Amino acid sequence: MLRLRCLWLSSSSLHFNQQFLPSPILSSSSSASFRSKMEAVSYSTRSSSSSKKLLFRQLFEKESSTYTYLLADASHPDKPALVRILLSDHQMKLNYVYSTLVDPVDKTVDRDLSLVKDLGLKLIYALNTHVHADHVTGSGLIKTKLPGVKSIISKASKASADILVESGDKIQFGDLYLEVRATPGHTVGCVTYVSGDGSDQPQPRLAFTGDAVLIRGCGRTDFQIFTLPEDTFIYPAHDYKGFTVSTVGEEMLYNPRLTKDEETFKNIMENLKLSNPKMIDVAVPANMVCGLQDLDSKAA
Ligand SMILES: N[C@@H](CCC(=O)N[C@@H](CSS)C(=O)NCC(=O)O)C(=O)O
Repeated sequence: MLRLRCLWLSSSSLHFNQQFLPSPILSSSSSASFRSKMEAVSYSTRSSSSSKKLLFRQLFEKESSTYTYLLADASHPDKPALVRILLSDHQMKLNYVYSTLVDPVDKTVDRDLSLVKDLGLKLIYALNTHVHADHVTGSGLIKTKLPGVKSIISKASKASADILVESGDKIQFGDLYLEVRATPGHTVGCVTYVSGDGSDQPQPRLAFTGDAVLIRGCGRTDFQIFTLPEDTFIYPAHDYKGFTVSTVGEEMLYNPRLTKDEETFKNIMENLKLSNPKMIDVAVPANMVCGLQDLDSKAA
C-alpha cells in the first residue's frame, strides 16, 4: 500500500486546478521539506501538541462550474488512518482508510481518481451535498471503478445511496471528521459538511456548502451556515465568477443577497429569472440514485 508520504513527492507535478488554502497554519514542528512540498495542500491545527493535517484539493468541472473537493487525513504518513462514520442515533465503527470526495461530477471522475491514485490515497466515500439539477454526480461511476467506495447523501433528499446522513452525523476519516448540518433551501435535502470543531481539528473550520451559500451569492438558502465562526472557510459547489473560497464573515458582510432583509431577499430570489439548468432532466433522476442509473447494464 502506498504511504501518504508519496503525496509529498508527487504534489508538485499535478496539473489540476489546485486550490491553496488561504493562510495555512503550519505547526512549529513542520520540517522544511514538508513546508516546501505540502504548504499548499495540507493544513495543521493551531494546537501545538497536535499534528493533524488535512490534505485538501479543490477541483473544478467547467461545464457546470462545479467544485469537487478531495479531503484526507494526512497526519498518518506511516499507517493507514482509521475511518469511522459515527451516526447520531446508532453508532457504527468501520475500519476504512484515507480519503473522501465531496460533490464528484461524472465527467471528471477519471481525473479525480487519477489524483487519488497519484497521492497514494484510498478513497472510501463519495459525499453529495444534495441532488444536483445541473450535472450527474460522480458517485455511481466511482463505485463501478472502485467498488469499496460508499456513496453518501442526506436522508432528507429522498435519494438512494449507501449511507443516508442526517443533521448531527459525523463522517470520520482518520482523526478528522466532517459533521453534517442541514441547510435546506436550494433543495429540501441540502446539507453542508463542516470540518470538526475541536482543537485537534483544522482551524479555522471549513464548510462545504453545496449550493446553499455561494461566494457572494446563494442557490436557495436558510441561514444556518451563518451560525458558524466568522473565520470558517466557505467552499461552495459552484462559482460563476471565478472565486474559489470565502469565509462566513466575508459573506455576512458582502453577500449581495444574504445581507438584505427578508422581504428584499425574497424579492431577489423570486426575480432571478434563471432558466432551468440544461442537464436537469438527466441529472435529477440520475442523482436520485447517486449516479447509478443504467451503469450496471453499461458495465455488463
Ligand atoms: N446555467 C446552469 C445552471 C445555473 C443555475 O441555475 N445554478 C443554480 C445552482 S445549480 S442547480 C443556482 O442556484 N444558481 C444561483 C445563481 O445565482 O446563479 C446550467 O444550465 O446548468
